[in-house]
Amino acid sequence: SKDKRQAGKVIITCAVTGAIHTPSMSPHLPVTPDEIIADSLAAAEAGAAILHLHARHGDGRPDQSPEGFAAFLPRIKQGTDAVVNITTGGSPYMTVAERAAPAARFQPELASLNMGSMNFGLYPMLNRYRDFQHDWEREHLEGSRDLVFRNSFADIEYVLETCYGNGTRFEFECYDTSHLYNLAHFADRGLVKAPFFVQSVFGLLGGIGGHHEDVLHMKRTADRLFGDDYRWSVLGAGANQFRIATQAATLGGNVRVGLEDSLWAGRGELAKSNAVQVRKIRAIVEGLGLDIATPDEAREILGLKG
Ligand SMILES: C[C@H](N)CC(=O)CC(=O)O
Ligand SMILES: [Zn+2]
Repeated sequence: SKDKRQAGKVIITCAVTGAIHTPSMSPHLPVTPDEIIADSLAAAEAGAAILHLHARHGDGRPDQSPEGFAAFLPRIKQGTDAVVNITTGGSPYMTVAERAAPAARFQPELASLNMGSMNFGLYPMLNRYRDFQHDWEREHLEGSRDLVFRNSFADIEYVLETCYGNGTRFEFECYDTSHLYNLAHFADRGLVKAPFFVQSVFGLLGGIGGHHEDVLHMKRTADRLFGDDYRWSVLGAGANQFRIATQAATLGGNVRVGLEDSLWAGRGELAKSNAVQVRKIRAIVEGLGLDIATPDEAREILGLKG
């Protein structure tokens, strides 16, 4: 249908810093409010219609306090009309009440919502990174061996109840097909309204892999469950990022990049900024003869409150 993808418009989301990577992994990972603001505005300038935001403490530890977000949100909103998307995933080590607080406070157009519980395997990164500036970084990775990213049906309901009344819509993070079925369950109960912005996550240990058959499997399942009622987007973790984004763009999908999901600009080359990744995926998308969506076109496509 026409608004399903306005004339081939591709929505680029940029996930600026996240809560997975740590400062010792890349000097380019934004940590301070000024760094998060500068990288967000440059990413928007480069073509990102949506900015997916997390906050961090000075030493890089994930910070899910509303104050942590208040330190950069106003200046980002002053500097760009890009859609602000506030995480309710926070860090997998946090409670759902902690995780939902910033979105409840700032009532953004968009907030992430993780659609199922899962193992969240970060510890294999210990094979690559040995020296850390801060002790919490090693604990953050090692602790993931016994970490369950909890998103029970009650947790999901809690975030829905906390945010829906504010006109906030969701980036439904689906790390596996079961998460698509969980979303269908909430749709059947009328607790979520179409169009559903489905952000399918590939290549994160504990979720579905990053093989091109996995991408097709998630798309086929979403097509069957939601038909025209969803807007598909993908993110590939780490080295999968650009290959999976390119595959999805050829299949009519939208794309997410950013240092939250991958620190790389290419094989063995650290991305010097989020804008580097936005420019790279934009060139690929436009190279495919597709246009990127402006923030207002993204609002239209996703049915956001604006
Ligand atoms: C794999 C990504 N870290 C998924 C994510 O962005 C979760 C969230 O913030 O709610
Ligand atoms: Zn996130």
